[in-house]
Amino acid sequence: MKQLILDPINHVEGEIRLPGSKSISNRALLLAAMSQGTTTLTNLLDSDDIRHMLNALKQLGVEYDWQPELRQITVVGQAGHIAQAESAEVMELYLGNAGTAMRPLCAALTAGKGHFVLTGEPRMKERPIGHLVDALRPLGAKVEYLEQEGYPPLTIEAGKLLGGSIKIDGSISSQFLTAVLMAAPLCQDDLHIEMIGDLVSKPYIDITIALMARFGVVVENQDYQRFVVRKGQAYLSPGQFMVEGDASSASYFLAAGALGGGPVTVHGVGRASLQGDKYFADALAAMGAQIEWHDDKIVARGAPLKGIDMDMNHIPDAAMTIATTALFASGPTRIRNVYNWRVKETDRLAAMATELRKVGATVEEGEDYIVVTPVASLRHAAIDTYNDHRMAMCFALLAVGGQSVTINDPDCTAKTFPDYFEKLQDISS
Ligand SMILES: O=C(O)C1=C[C@@H](OP(=O)(O)O)[C@@H](O)[C@H](O)C1
Ligand SMILES: C=C(OP(=O)(O)O)C(=O)O
Repeated sequence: MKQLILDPINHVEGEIRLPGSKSISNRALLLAAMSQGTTTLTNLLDSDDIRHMLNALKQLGVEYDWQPELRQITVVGQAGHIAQAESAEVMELYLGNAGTAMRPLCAALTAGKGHFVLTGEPRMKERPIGHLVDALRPLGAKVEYLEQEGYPPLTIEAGKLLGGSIKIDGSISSQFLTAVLMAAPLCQDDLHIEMIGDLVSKPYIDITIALMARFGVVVENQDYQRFVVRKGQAYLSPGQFMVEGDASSASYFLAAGALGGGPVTVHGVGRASLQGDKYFADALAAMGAQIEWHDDKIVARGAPLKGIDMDMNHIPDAAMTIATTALFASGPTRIRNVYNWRVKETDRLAAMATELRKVGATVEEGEDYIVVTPVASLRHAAIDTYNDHRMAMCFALLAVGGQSVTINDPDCTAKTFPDYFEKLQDISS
């Protein structure tokens, strides 16, 4: 196994041009594929999760011209269904561990023609999808489980997608609602969606609705309890669309600015960003960091940090960055309401607790929360990353805080940020 040893970093300062947002890249690709007209996306993320979506679209017959060196793609829209298989053969789509490919494609492929199998990495087979399938079946969707009930791999036989009223459980992942919303224009009738349970990760629904609007489809949002998509709407290409920088990726550099002196400026995410993870900067400010907001950039500077107690359900990905930043704050930090950390790339509550303890922190792991109490002297450890890009990225912050650290399997950052460690090194001295 590859290991990366990070020596203590004295000072961090500089400018970071963020790679494109994963959430926006994969949504925009799928919407462009279902649109009427040709769409050029700029600043598209080039990472494993996006490659899985791109490969799936290619297999489905969607034409595009992808120029990775320019981060630009032109997608020829199919004006409706992306399930247009001519042959009776089953088409298998391998989606790695990309939730933003698996969930939206599962919904979109239920309408149209063809027979599909959706599968992925072993961990993908442990990530629940039952709430989405339960919501789709009353619409006439033919989806079956191939192995474990409620989990991928799945078979889908595309056909007609009715409309009407459905319920969807949003208490584990917002991606299920995102998937149904994006497929809604493929329904024959109005679609009324009622939420069961407390919808988690709400800002991701805002991204979905904003992106659908850019492609010409209006979603009525009644206080995140009910959503309506009226029939007769179809996706229309906006022509050009620029993917903003990834706000979750920004979190590591903002934290680095706070821990390593700064100033660190992240370009591509700011006040005007569509992504809820921009609010990570508020959490960091609550810890004492100096944060400066601009429309499309954020600047972080160091200051003595203190522990916080915060519900982080709205920023589940960036919240991991708070957990390691907390090692350098005075007093404990409590990250609350993050149960679904357990069903992401790994069980992130368990993984975080185990690895933080290795470096000497006192950690309380609850069912849906974690409390990190820093210690006066940390120690070197080899951090297991569990094939979770965010474990690798947030534990690198130990070096910024002045504690050397070894990151096991650093290449797992390829899921969303293949050159993360180079970028961190660029601003370190
Ligand atoms: O819709 C999205 O783009 C995402 C939603 C979130 O998942 P949950 O809704 O499962 O929390 C987030 O963790 C994931 O990285 C991306
Ligand atoms: C949870 C994540 O990914 P996914 O889109 O696969 O759910 C993540 O990137 O932290």
